[in-house]
Amino acid sequence: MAETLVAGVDSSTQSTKAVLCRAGDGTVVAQASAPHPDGTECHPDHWWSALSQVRELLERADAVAVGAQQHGMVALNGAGEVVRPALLWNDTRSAPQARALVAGLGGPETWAKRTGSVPLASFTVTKLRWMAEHEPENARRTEQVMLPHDWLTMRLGAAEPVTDRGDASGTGYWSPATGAYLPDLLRAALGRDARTPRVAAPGEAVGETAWGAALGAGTGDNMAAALGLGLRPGDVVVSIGTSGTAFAVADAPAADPSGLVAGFADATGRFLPLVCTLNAARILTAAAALTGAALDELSALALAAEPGAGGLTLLPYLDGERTPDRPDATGVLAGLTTSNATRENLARAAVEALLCSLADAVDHLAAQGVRPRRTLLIGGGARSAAVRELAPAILGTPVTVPEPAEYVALGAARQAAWALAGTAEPPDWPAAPATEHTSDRTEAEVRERYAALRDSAPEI
Ligand SMILES: Nc1ncnc2c1ncn2[C@@H]1O[C@H](COP(=O)(O)OP(=O)(O)OP(=O)(O)O)[C@@H](O)[C@H]1O
Ligand SMILES: O=C(CO)[C@@H](O)[C@H](O)CO
Repeated sequence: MAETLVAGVDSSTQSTKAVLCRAGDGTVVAQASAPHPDGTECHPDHWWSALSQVRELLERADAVAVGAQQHGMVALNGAGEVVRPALLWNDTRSAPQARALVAGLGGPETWAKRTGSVPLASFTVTKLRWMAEHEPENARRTEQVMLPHDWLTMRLGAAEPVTDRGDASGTGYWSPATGAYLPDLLRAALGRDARTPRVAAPGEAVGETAWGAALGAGTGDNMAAALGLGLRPGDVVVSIGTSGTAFAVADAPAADPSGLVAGFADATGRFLPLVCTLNAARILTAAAALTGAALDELSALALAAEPGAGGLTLLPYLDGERTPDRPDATGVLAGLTTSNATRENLARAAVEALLCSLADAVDHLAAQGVRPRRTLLIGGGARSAAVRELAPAILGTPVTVPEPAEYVALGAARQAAWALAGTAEPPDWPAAPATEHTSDRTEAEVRERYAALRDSAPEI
């Protein structure tokens, strides 16, 4: 009898990645990827065409599930057609609408209590409000709103429009605490009612693909990564992708009125308090472009410099920033002199800045009661040797680096295996091999200098 195989998709910001795994233990037997266009808005057809490029792999699977970038606004008309390109999580144009929605509908405490989060420009609800104000004709034509993974799951063959708790928790019009939509918030944003996908139960099978595979419900990429890593309470994940995220699983919902921690749900019936930065792996890409180095060379340059980068400090808010909430910010390089102006110091300052911004994120989680017993480092940026080596000293904890893998796609594959098994809990897949990184020093001075620059440049 042929072995049972399951596939998981990560439709992320920069590309679609797919893995094909053995259903029994998650061993990866094949993987594929296809790029997405750059930008902060994207027509969903591009995601479908990237997914079609990995379809051969998917068609070998007995079950499939899709993890995807959170928050993207997919607006559909009455005929189910896309009304305009999706506004993505990293599009900051709706920052004024976020402020207006929070102020106009009860303030941060009320939003945190009702939705688990205080919405910033990333959240779907603020994008609906932007469309209502700037493109009233598109808002008028919108009859249904969904998220990237919902749309792809529907196109793959879901029996009806469906989402899951994890992704629903990033909309700003769903309550992780009660599990119910908040249609008054959607209406206040869009200016009219619109249909939303049914929220599937964790592990539910929601339909069948054209080739007869079972479809899992899918989820947001961070929730999928948590499932792919088999996160336990006490684990804090720091993910360095296009976004930087720090998150942990929790048994109770979070509601942080400061807005720094988003009180998301996870894909298993629990919760996923999360801090997200807009700038992460691309800080390194930008530094690589500035120094004329390839990414591996950038890492070597950074490791060749002294800690503290000779006094150079980078505030890495290159594309605006979400945590802290500075949508119009740009990057700042401080402390430059003729004697420290070297490629090595610039590379080091970039790696230190990336890690300082993520150390801030972990501190925000801790302020909400998340006590890390260990820190797991994943995402494309964790492939940098300099990041892995400097992380323990700047994060101030030992760091576990699971072997490089597509953990979002793996989590989606595990969700597919769960839907196929029909069990109460996801199948047990062994944890990935990992390396442990420690440091005998902490970079308190680097963090202090970074914090001083961060706090002295609030408007830049
Ligand atoms: N060796 C490396 N050193 C530094 N950065 C790297 C390396 N390899 C890949 N990256 C970076 O990792 C990023 C992609 O990471 P990843 O696949 O985790 O992101 P993503 O899934 O697109 O983002 P997100 O999950 O935030 O949507 C790219 O910006 C890429 O430049
Ligand atoms: O906006 C967030 C989390 O709130 C990003 O991590 C996206 O999911 C893109 O990966």
